[in-house]
Amino acid sequence: MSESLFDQASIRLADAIAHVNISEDAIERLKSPKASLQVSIPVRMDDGTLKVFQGYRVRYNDLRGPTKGGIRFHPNVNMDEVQSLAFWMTFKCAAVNLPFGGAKGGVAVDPKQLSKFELERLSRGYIDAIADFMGADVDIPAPDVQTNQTIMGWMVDEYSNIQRRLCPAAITGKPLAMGGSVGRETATGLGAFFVIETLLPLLNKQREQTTVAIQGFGNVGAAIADLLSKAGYKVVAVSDSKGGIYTPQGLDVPSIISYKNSTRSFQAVYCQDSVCNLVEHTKITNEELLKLDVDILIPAALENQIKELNAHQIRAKYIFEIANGPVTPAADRILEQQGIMVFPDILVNAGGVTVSYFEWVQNRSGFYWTIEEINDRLKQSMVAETLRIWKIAEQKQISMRTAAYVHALTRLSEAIEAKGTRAYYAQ
Ligand SMILES: NC(=O)C1=CN([C@@H]2O[C@H](COP(=O)(O)OP(=O)(O)OC[C@H]3O[C@@H](n4cnc5c(N)ncnc54)[C@H](OP(=O)(O)O)[C@@H]3O)[C@@H](O)[C@H]2O)C=CC1
Ligand SMILES: O=C(O)CCC(=O)C(=O)O
Repeated sequence: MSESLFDQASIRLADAIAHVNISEDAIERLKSPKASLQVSIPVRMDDGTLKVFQGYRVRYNDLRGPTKGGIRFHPNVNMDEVQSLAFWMTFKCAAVNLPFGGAKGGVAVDPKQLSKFELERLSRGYIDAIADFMGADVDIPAPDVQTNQTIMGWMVDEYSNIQRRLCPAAITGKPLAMGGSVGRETATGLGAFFVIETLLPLLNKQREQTTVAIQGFGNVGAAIADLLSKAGYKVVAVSDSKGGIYTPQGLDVPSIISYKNSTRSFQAVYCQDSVCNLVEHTKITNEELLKLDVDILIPAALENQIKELNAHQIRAKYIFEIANGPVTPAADRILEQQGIMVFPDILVNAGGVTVSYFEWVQNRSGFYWTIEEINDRLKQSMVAETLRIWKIAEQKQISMRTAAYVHALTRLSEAIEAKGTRAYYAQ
């Protein structure tokens, strides 16, 4: 039988346990989710027919605070994926010391096939179905793959309607006009940028001599491409779900972003006239992008992109995981043997949930921060936690991934021990 995504996620926990002094009780508590919900969401389509979509929400662990994590709209969403993503959120929030546990949600749907009204009805229907499972002190959703500010706006409005009061802190990643935070849309990319910038000198690299390939050109892929190219890194390849482009001289990232935004077509990163005229480039597939000889490879799309099958073909020196779970445990071992360092998702992409935390704090206090305050606090946190994890990796002579899990596990274990087991047993 093939390994599930959750089996793979659990291997990371097992790897870290060997390096932490943690009780058997705590380990047992972390092996399974607190609660999982599967819902059917009936949606009236524009043509009058009724379609029922499957939705999911998993609250993995709330020992450090209310559970937190995004909502994904994608045809491949299923319980195994959502549970794994909720597991990763638990460790991510602990790794960067947020007072949150981990959760994730999703709907099995291709949102590109829905009209705007259908999408709104589905988004509201999802919240209606999970309303008893969430709340500002219970579980706080946010955007993830193929969801965005607009969708979070519909969702928080629906939740507030159900509760008969305004509940801005129940969902983050909202539009500014509904209590959203400045800086949330770019926070995941900016957080990853701070991680890369912190590590670059430790890796003896300089920006101008550092080539980068990025898989995925959505919210976070486009943001990190923009930040890195503006800072002087050479972004040589980008891609979306249909393929990508490559040029060894470096791509003109702002032009690609503006073309893509204006056409709303992912063809934008292909050889369309306005892009081709700016720089000569080669069309490549996503598989080819992963195998490019670059300094930094950034998977910023979906999980399971680098696996046993293609790991030995990776030529990048460093992999910074912005996507959740893009490298499998089997691939990790091959990459390590090849001397390729992997900087893990639970650290690299934690900027998004960090600014979501800032949004939640602002909603609860009713006092709103400036972009400078948001970005300064984000930087402080990302730099400090990156250096702590680097130190653990050096001291224990372990990979950055295992070090990040050790760091998170230590904090989770403290919370578990502080609370006691509260186990229901007869003696
Ligand atoms: N949004 C956030 O704040 C956070 C996101 N993440 C993670 O980052 C990753 C990307 O999320 P986000 O940018 O928000 O999602 P988006 O939906 O905004 O973008 C996803 C991008 O990935 C592309 N893509 C989809 N499938 C493939 C594929 N098979 N090969 C290559 N590219 C593909 C999409 O292409 P196309 O445009 O053609 O659809 C799109 O460009 C996910 O793993 C997510 O969990 C992590 C932390 C926070
Ligand atoms: O902003 C959030 O709360 C969650 C972001 C998220 O889903 C993630 O980090 O994977």
